[in-house]
Amino acid sequence: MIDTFNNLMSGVGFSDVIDILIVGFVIYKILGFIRETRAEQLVKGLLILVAITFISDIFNLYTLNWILENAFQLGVVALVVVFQPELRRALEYVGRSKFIPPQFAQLDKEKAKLVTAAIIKAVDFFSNNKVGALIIMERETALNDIIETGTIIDAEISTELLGNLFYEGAPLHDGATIVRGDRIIAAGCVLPLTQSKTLSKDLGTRHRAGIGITENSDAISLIVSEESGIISIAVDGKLSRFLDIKTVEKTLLNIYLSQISEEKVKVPFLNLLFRRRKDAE
Ligand SMILES: Nc1ncnc2c1ncn2[C@@H]1O[C@H](COP(=O)(O)OP(=O)(O)OP(=O)(O)O)[C@@H](O)[C@H]1O
Repeated sequence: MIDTFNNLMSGVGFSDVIDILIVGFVIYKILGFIRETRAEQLVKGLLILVAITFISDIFNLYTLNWILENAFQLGVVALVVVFQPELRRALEYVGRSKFIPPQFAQLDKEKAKLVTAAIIKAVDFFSNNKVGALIIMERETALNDIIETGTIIDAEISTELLGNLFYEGAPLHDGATIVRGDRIIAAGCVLPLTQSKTLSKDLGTRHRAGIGITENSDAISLIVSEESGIISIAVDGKLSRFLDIKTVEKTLLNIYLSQISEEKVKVPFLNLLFRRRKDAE
C-alpha cells in the first residue's frame, strides 16, 4: 500500500503540483462567481447531463448519447449568449489592473479621515431626514463605464456637495454618485442591478443597484433608504443593513486605511512616482 503510494508520488513533479493548484484555484473562483446567480442552477443541470451522457456511453445507448453530445455543441453557443453578464463580470475580475495605483490608495491617512468624515456627516443627515442616497466608492476596478452613464462632477468631496446632489428634486438626485479618492467624479449614474433571489422583498432597485455594482467590481456601496432612513453597506455582493453611523464610520475608515497600507507595500515605486508628480503640480 505504502509502496503504491510512493510510486504514485514519485511520478508527481513540481509542475504537476503547480498545475493542480492553478486548476483548483480557477474552479474555486468559478464556484464563487456562480454562487447565488442564475448560473448555479445551470451548472447543476449541466453536471446531471454530463453524468447521463457518461452513463449512456457506458451502456451503449447510442441515440441518447448522440443527442446529448450534439446538444452540448449547440449549448456552448447558447451559454455564451445567455450568460453574457456573468462572463463579462468574470473577465472584468480577471482584468483588474493591480499595477496602476488606484486613486483610492493615493490618499494619505489625514485625507482619508477627512473624506470619511465628509461622507459620514452627509450619510447621517440623509438617514435622519430620510433622504435616499447611493454613494459608490471606487477602489481598484475603474468604474469609467458607469461614470459615462451619469454627469461628470469632478469636484472635491464635501458634505454640502453630497447634500446638494441627493436633495430631493435636484436634477442628479436619482441614480448613484461615484467617489474616486477625495473627489466626487460623477452623479446620476446607472448601476447594474443584482440578480440575487435571496434579497429581502422590501428592498427595491436602489439597494439592488448598490449591491449589483459590488458584484461587478471591488467598489464599496453606501446606501441610505428613502423609505426608512436605514443605512446599508455593500461589499463583494454582500449587503450589511441596519448599520448605525459609528459602525459605518469605522467600516469606511478601516477599508480606506487598510487599502492605503496594502498599496504602499504592493507598489511603493509607482506610489512614489505618482505622488511626486502630484507634488509637482
Ligand atoms: N440601476 C440603478 N442605478 C442607480 N440608481 C438606481 C437604479 N435603479 C434605481 N435607482 C435609484 O433607486 C431609486 C428607486 O429606489 P426604490 O424605492 O426602488 O428602491 P429601494 O431599494 O426600495 O430604496 P428606498 O428604501 O430608498 O425606497 C431611484 O429613484 C434611483 O435613484
